[in-house]
This record gives sequence, C-alpha cells and structure tokens, in this order.
Amino acid sequence: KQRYWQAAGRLPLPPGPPGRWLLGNAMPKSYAPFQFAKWTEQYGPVFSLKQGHRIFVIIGRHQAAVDIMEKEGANLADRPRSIAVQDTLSDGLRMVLEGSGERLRRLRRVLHAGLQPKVAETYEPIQTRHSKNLVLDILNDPKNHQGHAMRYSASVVMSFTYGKTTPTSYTDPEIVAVNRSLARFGRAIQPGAYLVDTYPILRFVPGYLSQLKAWHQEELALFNGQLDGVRRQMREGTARPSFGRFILEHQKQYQLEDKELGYIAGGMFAAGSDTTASAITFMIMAATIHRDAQARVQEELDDVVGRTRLPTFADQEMLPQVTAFMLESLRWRPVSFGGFAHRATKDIIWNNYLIPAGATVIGNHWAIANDPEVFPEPHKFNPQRWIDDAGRVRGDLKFFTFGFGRRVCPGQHVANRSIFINTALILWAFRLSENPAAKIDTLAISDTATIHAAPFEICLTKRIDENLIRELCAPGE
Ligand code: HEM
Repeated sequence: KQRYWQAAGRLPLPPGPPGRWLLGNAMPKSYAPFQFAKWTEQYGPVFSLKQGHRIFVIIGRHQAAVDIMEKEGANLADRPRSIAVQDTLSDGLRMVLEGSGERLRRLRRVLHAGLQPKVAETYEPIQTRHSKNLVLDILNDPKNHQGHAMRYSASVVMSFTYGKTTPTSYTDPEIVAVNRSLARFGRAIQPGAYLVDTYPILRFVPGYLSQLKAWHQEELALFNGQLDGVRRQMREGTARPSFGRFILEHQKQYQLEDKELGYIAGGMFAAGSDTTASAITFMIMAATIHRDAQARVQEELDDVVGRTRLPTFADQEMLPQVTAFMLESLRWRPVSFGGFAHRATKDIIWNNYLIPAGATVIGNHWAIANDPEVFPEPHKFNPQRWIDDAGRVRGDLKFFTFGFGRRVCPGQHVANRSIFINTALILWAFRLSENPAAKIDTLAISDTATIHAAPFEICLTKRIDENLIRELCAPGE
C-alpha cells in the first residue's frame, strides 16, 4: 500500500486517449483489439484507459510484453474479479478465471502434469487418426472445410479428455449441450453484460442471479456426467489413456476436491476445441492465399517425406518449413486476438510509468503480432522470418500465441501438435488455391475472444493420387 501511494505520487499512469470527466474512457463498441492497436500507434507501446475507478493498461509491443507480461509475471498471475461469470455461473470453478493464489497453483500443477510435452506426446496417435479423417473430409466435401476443422478439434478434445474413440460431431447431444453452456459463458463474459460486476451490491437483489445459478447447475451436471463415464470405464478396466483418467488417478496427489474434477476436464473443451479449429482454418486460409509460401512447404515435404507415405510427427525435426508456416499462421491471424485480461497484484513500474496494483493488464496479441520492430513488414505473410541462416527454425524469435507468464496456455503442447500434423497432412495431400470468382477477405473475422474466419472457399488440386490418399488415410491405417 505504502509503495503504491508513494509511487503514485511520483509516477504517472501510461499515457492514453482522453476520457470524459468521472466516466472515463468509452470502450470500443466492437473489435476492440483493432482500436487498441491504433491507440498503440498513437500513444506508444503501453497505454492506459480509465473507466470509473478501474484502470486498464494495454500492451501493444513485443518488448513491452516481455518486460511486463513475462518478467513481471509473478505480479500478473491474477485475473480481474468476475461475480457474474466466475462466482455465479461457474461457482468459482472455471480455471481460466481463477484468481492467483494457492488454488490456481494447484490447478495449474495438475494441468501441467496432464498436458506437458511428454504427456502431450502420448496423444499424438489420436491427433494423427483424426487428422487423416480431416484430410478425407476435405477431399470429400471441400466446401465445408471449416466445419471439418471444428469436428477435428472437437473429436481430439473428446478423445484426449475422456478417451472417446468415435468421431465427434457438432450435432452430438453432448456437444450441443457443451456448446450451449459455452455460448452462455461467452455472452456473460462480455464487458457490461451483467451490471453486478460494476455494482456488486446487486448480488443481494433477490432473483438477480438466479438464471446464472440455474445454468451453473446444468453445466455442473453435464461436466460431472462426462467424467462419470471415465470413472465407469476405469472400474470396468476399459479406460484409455486420457486427461480425465489422469486427474482421477492423481486426485489425491494433486489435492483436487471432488467438485473441482468435472470442471477441470470440462474446461478442456471450452479452451481447446474452438481455438484449435480456428488455428487450422487460418493455416488453410494462409496457404490458399499465399501460393509461393505453400509451394515452399510442399517442396520440403517432397524432399523429406516423398509422395508415397504420409508425413508423421517423427518427421517434424526435418520439416522446418512446415513448422515455420504454422508459426507464421499463428502470428498472421492470432487466434486469441485481443488476449486475456490479467490483473496486477503489485505496483509495476515500467519506463517511469506506474501500472498500479489492481489494474487490469492486457497484452493485445493483434498489436504485438504486428510489431514492425520484431516482425518487419508485419502484414506480409512470410514464414521465412522464422528460419535462420542454417535453415532451421529460429530459437530466438517468439510470438505470444499462447499468452503470457504464469497464465500461459497449458494446452500449448497439445495445440501445437494438432496444428503441425494438420499443416503437414493437408499440404502434403492438396495444393490449395483461391477461386478468382470468390476472393477471400482475410480480415473478415468474428468479433469474439477466439476469432473465427468468415466462411471462405478453397479450390483443391490433389498432389497425390486420390486412391493413395484414401488408402493412407483410411481408418485403422
Ligand atoms: C491454437 C490453440 C490455442 C490457443 C491459441 C490458446 C490460447 C490461450 C491463451 C491466449 C490463453 C490465456 C493466456 C493468458 O492469460 O495470457 C489460454 C489459456 C488456457 N488454455 Fe489455451 N489455447 C489453445 C489451445 C488450448 C488447448 C488445446 C487446451 C487444452 C488442452 C487449452 C487449455 C487452456 C487453459 C486450461 C487455459 C487457462 C489457463 C489459466 O487461466 O491459467 N488451450 N489459451
């Protein structure tokens, strides 16, 4: 406290657009990350906004993100408090909104254990199987390629979370139910959706929160029901390796309460399905538009893999161009467009500005991805920026696709594997191109936390004999 007042007396907040007296700044009504990127150009790498007594600090440049989000990570592990979504709709159980403290550490520990590289590796056969399936789906019905990517992602999450073996469709009743609960979450989390987060006293108004409470009960039953399936299989000795099985087997070791288990596993779908599908679709879009960059990947695939067998995870070391293509896709259209809000738990001083304890701090992925100092000609899709002089993937360059510091995405090793194998398989099988009569607007995206491309068309030329594709991608191969 002392330090805050002392520092606050001396140091100003980062600069920012002028606000109205008392009310402060109006937040952009739509596509906030675009507007924030403009303010970064105008006010510098770190700017601030005020709303009532709340302070927002937005980071829009790579070095500032390293200095603040990474180096001060211990003081930014917290999330802004959410009465509507976290306390009520989720009964405090949603990990992504959990504040810093002992419980977060416990949850992060178990997620790390269940999703770290060595464990993520064990999910590779699941990803390969569903990726082959995706190739066949695209071959049979290229028009619906975005739907196929969603189905791939849903199937993979359901397999590694609950050990499910059959493909998952968006019309499956449990997926309909999960998506319903996700949509409620997505709406409720919109700033301003629930006045109670601005006026906490409203929580005592009878009935005010009853709808959210009812939805929580529904969600809880759904998530618990799904995990019960794994419990049953464990009793019967038929459970496959899965994240659900992992947390059940290690419940004691990681001191997990019964009521936490369902949400830990249930959160996987929310965090891992939409995001992965979006990343795959932007990779497909990037290839469709950038024929030369795509050709470079295919040359490498021809050299290293040839045209008579499918690429595999074991080839990745030898396929730097595939990796560079995927890294550039993730930078070019960052899936988590505006980044997730963190909260400062201590004063942070940066370049003689004060980021006070209590401020909401956001790393704007879109602006950071377009930092011209780190990514020259940032609007250009150029996978070669990720390749060093020896032709290897650069170890010194990083984009924060998966967020920052202590809240960095624990699913990144699983996600990266999904994007790698799909980039390799799809570009191995097909040459993608744009239909000149249906030009793609690559910035037509949804205004959501995880962005999605508006529907777009792809033209497909088979690089490999169709019969061979079908044979190699057949189930059971
Ligand atoms: C391309 C795919 C993905 C992207 C771009 C992505 C991105 C992110 C980002 C930006 C965050 C917030 C980081 C921050 O607060 O700074 C996050 C959190 C999280 N992600 Fe991912 N993610 C992806 C896939 C996955 C997958 C496959 C899983 C699960 C297997 C997963 C599980 C989580 C969880 C549980 C959190 C919450 C962590 C916390 O709040 O401490 N994500 N992810």
